[in-house]
Amino acid sequence: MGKAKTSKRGNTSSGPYERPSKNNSAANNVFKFTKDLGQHILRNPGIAQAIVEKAVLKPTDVVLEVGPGTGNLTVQILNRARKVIAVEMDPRMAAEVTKRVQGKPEHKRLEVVLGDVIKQEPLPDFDVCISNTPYQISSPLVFKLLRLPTELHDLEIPSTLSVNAQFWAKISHVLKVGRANFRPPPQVDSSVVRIEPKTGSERPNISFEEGLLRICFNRRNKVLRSLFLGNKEVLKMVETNYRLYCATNDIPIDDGLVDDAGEDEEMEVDEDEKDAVMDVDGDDDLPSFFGAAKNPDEGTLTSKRGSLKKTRVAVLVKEKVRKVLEETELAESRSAKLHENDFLRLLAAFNAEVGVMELGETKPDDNTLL
Ligand SMILES: C[S@@+](CC[C@H](N)C(=O)[O-])C[C@H]1O[C@@H](n2cnc3c(N)ncnc32)[C@H](O)[C@@H]1O
Repeated sequence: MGKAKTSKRGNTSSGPYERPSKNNSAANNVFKFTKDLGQHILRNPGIAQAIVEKAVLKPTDVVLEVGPGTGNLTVQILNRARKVIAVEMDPRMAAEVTKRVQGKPEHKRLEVVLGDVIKQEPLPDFDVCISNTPYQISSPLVFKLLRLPTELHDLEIPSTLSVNAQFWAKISHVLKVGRANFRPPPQVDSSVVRIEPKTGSERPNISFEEGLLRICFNRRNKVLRSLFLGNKEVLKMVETNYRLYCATNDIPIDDGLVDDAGEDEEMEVDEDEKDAVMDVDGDDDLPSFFGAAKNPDEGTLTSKRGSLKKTRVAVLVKEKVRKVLEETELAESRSAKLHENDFLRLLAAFNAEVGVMELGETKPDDNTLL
């Protein structure tokens, strides 16, 4: 990947690392941005230009732009592509981007679709997708796009996502964009990445909606033993899946309560596992693992006066999880260091032991996955 040019001190031309201009666009100052919609406007025209240049568009390309906002990327794309279809959820932004090209020849080549891109079924036909994607929809958007047979998607997304997406796509880092280039500035810097869907035999024949990776990357620097065995929520969800698996496959289940004598959770949990238990408390960002519905009434791990009571199924499930981690020899590995083949092995082992894959189906409009 070629290195982007840096602008020299005092040079007023718009290079990619030019300091953001305060009066870059009147449109950027007209209304209050909505945090819930991830409205962080790219205010540096040099960066907008660099992103679009890196997409190496053909003059014949139809570009899908997700969340055009006030149109800072849109106008650059229109300079290089045949047509832009921009899907925008905020009517104020849709009006703003439309206004930006009004009375200009590009007007005819811009189609603004008002609505939630995740709910657009089907998506309009396009060659390339370019998006300064709000964090809230980056996962569902990427996986929605990866279901399509399109050749190339260019997306700006948080870089952690690329770890999940790399199962189904080749991901390359294009550009780092510091938070100061956005208005209002987000809490973290961003990365522009190119996502090219894998095709044919390169593409693994597994569902990408199951939540295994999300468990692993909930705490990417923790060992898997801690993430799976030290996290009651995870165990509970694996158990829910296992129960569903048994029910749908006519496997009898022994639900008797047992004292966990000889299996004192706190004694058994090591430092990593304890950390994970503490991490989980009050964490409302828990993934919907394996696509299973969370049902608090279904909990089988109960704590009374410090002593734990479990059902036999809960104990069995914990043993199964332990077996998976031991057999794959991944118990002491950290997600951040694993290769994608390791995740596939882990997935296969879980599938064989607790039947998660059959139960990994999810609703198409579920935004919370991965
Ligand atoms: C980070 S801003 C990017 C704006 C512009 N592209 C830029 O780079 O300056 C994200 C935009 O996506 C829009 N948006 C948020 N959620 C959306 C959704 N589900 N579907 C379509 N647009 C959405 C927001 O209203 C906002 O305009």
